Amino acid sequence: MNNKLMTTLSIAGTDPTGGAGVSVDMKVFQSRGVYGMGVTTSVIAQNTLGVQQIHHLPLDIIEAQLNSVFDDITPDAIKTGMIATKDMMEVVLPYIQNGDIPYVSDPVMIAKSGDALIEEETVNILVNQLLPNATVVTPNIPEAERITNMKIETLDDIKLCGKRFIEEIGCESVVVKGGHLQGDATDYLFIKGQEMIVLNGERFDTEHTHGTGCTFSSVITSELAKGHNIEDAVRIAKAYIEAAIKHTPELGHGRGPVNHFAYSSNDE
Ligand SMILES: Nc1ncnc2c1ncn2[C@@H]1O[C@H](COP(=O)(O)OP(=O)(O)OP(=O)(O)O)[C@@H](O)[C@H]1O
Ligand SMILES: Cc1ncc(COP(=O)(O)O)c(N)n1
Repeated sequence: MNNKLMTTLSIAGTDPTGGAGVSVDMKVFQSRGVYGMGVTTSVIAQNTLGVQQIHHLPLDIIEAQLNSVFDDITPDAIKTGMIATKDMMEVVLPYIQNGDIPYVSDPVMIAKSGDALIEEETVNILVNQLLPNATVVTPNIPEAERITNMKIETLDDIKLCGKRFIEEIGCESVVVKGGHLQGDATDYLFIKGQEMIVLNGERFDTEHTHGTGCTFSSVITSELAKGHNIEDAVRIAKAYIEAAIKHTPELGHGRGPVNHFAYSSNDE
């Protein structure tokens, strides 16, 4: 790849303990050798034990942050995480509608602690407005079920769900993450016009998976910014998250974060 420093932007909520949201995205961007930028949507008092308080930032300061970035340093790839309200999604929409910039959507809905992170009414605008612009969408099983309005229990369900993301919603690709299923941690990648790609992964018997979704989607964003194609970007993300979960730093008194030093292959 080339030597130019590529830039990435995360639009997401915060976690003062650094396990999820904008701060973890910055750690991932740094570890993947891209220049990370972050726009905060909501400030959240949370830790490995759960969510204590949520404060949604006013729309004008979210928009002002977006303008600060886009007026100055155009990102080479963008990701969105927690965007809690319909109005916030409307503010973000024009910035991800630039078809030339790869856009990764991590459709964050409920934290692993069980706390709701977005309002119910956002799902329609997420599905009808944001997701059709997505280069990659990274739902876990409950998110995929909610977005495609179906129950996912079998491999056939996963295939139908993938088809809905691509053909009905209009995403370029989707990774249905199997972290919430039983057995191996297998993810399923669907790219428009291609057969399903199965990404096998070992499941580690650990509770320390806070921020796995944020981490996974940020690696994909970094690799797309560097010019990798979707399949390669997702494969690198899978290897990264596997190492990060395998070597969790065992921090906190609850569901701890993963290890962003663990994946050492920097040569892609
Ligand atoms: N215990 C585990 N062992 C190995 N891999 C795992 C485990 N749990 C999740 N993964 C992997 O981590 C990645 C993220 O999946 P997961 O289903 O945890 O996302 P998520 O629920 O959206 O995360 P978050 O709630 O942090 O946003 C996927 O590649 C998944 O297969
Ligand atoms: C700001 C923010 N974004 C995403 C998550 C989901 O991560 P998890 O489900 O691992 O708690 C979170 N807790 N906080």
